[in-house]
Amino acid sequence: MIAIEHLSKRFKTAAGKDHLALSDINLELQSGEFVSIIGPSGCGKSTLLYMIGGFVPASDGKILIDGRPVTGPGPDRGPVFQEFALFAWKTVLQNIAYGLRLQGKSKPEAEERARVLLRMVGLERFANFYPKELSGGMKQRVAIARTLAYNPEILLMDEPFGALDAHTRTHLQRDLLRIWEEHRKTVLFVTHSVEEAVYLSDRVIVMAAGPGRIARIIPIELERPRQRSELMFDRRYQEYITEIEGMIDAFEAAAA
Ligand SMILES: Nc1ncnc2c1ncn2[C@@H]1O[C@H](COP(=O)(O)OP(=O)(O)OP(=O)(O)O)[C@@H](O)[C@H]1O
Repeated sequence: MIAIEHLSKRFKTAAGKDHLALSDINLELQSGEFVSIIGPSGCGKSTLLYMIGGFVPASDGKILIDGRPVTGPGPDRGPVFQEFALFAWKTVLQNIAYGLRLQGKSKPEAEERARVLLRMVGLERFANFYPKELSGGMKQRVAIARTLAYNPEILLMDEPFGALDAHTRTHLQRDLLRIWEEHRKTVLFVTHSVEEAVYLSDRVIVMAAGPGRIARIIPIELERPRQRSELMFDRRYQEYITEIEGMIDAFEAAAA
């Protein structure tokens, strides 16, 4: 569904020099796959996600979605980025309905769909709340619901749970898996947490820096549905974590 071929990205630094942020990225994602990207800071994880989103142009190579080159953002790709910029002056329901109204849905239609999404993320009681009345985890749920509302095929998630406390994070991971299992979106998920990547993913992409590149792709062959509490006692789960942590440490040491 997503094919990335010989993709690279150069930025100009403040000093006017060329900085190769991503070098020769090649990757294929199947429809409905859950893939995480992990790697040291600065290896280009966010840049890769923004490029797939169509927000950042490629320097070389191409990204194809169902065979069509990405030339800009589109409704087939739903971004869920860290800074969950909700409209402060709109209620939760209005925040979710907003994009649907822009797409030409009538107000009752948009609100009905927004209510379905609110139920999906467990926030139906908060429809009339304003963002400032919500916790960080609740805001992130609204951000996810807002993106799901227009039904993109692909979810691009850049450390969506990075700012949350451990307890809320565990809840959101579980909810995201439940939603993914029901709707089978293709998910590309950037994280700094190896445990999170292994728990959620079909494959984990380990990137290295200097220049940013794909170092390893690791299929996670743990049965689904997965229960975090059971995985804790699963030897293979622990082995995946140890293996990936070891790789990241080695890449960081090599880059230092
Ligand atoms: N707009 C930009 N202009 C110049 N350089 C940039 C720009 N965006 C990213 N970079 C550089 O590209 C490299 C990759 O950045 P990116 O944010 O994609 O890394 P990352 O792996 O997501 O990092 P982190 O884990 O810290 O979020 C970094 O060296 C960064 O400084």
